[in-house]
Amino acid sequence: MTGTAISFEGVGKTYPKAGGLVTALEGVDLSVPEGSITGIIGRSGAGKSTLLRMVNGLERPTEGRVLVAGHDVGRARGGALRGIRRDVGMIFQHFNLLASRSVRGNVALPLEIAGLPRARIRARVDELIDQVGLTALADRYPAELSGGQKQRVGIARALATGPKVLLSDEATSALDPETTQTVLELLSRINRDLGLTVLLITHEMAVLRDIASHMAVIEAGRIVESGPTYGIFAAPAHATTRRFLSGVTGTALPAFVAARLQPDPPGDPVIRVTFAGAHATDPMLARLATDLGISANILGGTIEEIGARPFGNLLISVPLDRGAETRAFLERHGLTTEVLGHVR
Ligand SMILES: Nc1ncnc2c1ncn2[C@@H]1O[C@H](COP(=O)(O)OP(=O)(O)OP(=O)(O)O)[C@@H](O)[C@H]1O
Repeated sequence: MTGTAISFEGVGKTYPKAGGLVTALEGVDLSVPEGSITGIIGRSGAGKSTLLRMVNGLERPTEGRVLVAGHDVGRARGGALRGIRRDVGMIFQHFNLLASRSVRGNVALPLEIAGLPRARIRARVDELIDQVGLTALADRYPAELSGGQKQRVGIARALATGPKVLLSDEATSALDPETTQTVLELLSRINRDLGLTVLLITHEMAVLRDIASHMAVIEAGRIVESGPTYGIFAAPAHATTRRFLSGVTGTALPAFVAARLQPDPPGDPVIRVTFAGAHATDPMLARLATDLGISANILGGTIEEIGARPFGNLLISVPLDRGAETRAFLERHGLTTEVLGHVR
């Protein structure tokens, strides 16, 4: 990664509403590194679509500016705006394919609009369809395709003009988990092979875990946390990020523990231990037992991979009088700990 593909600088957006204004975005500063897969996560209405649509000029900021490869999108008009749009492809949750056109016809559309000669369109379309693995289905119509196949057509169409940036608006939200994986793998491959920057919006942390090198969390129109995905998963700073994470990283307490959790002693402390970086695979619980003679109860946990690096979360409880010692020992060995409460 060498530079910045997209930057949002003090971006604000208000929409007129009966009797006033609704603020969709406020003070957004965010850099999307060139060649990254950057994901923006937020709840419904947080402002994700508004932010994404500013990158190809479908929305204009009411404050600040959005730069794509150094060009101010909000100020671009006519030919300059068309140029930016050729550099920015987009895929959609509901695919947005033309039902009356075959796979080939859908992929050809942006090239026809760009005025390419017929023979060149034909060759380019074949190449794109091959790239997304749909050669055998090139003459089918959208109604004859599965959701995953439709999204592949959407991806081929978005790549037609050779963009530098691909925007993804909840591209896997309408797909089942297995199909989601195959589409995410395709996006990763395109990012790698073509060096394309991908900016995606999602409400699922699992999507970020699986493919995003960088991420940002948006809430009520503001970015509350951003940075490399691994670092945020390992040490989320904002409560909203933690809430999103609890569903995917085994940080959610099992119901039987949550129901008994008290904020204060006398119960035993429930400790969340996060294993990341160099220490992710260290056998620390075994060492806790052998070195300090403390046996921890395991209440839950997961170990997974984020950006090909191991990452784990373990929920344990230890006797009340050994809590501080346990945390100090684990932290000394490079793990992060947090007391979630106490259980009897
Ligand atoms: N064209 C518009 N006119 C008026 N208000 C709008 C418009 N588009 C979005 N908004 C408002 O701006 C806020 C942010 O909406 P936005 O669609 O960007 O959020 P989102 O995070 O993408 O949500 P979702 O996941 O539901 O699509 C919301 O309060 C929404 O109602």
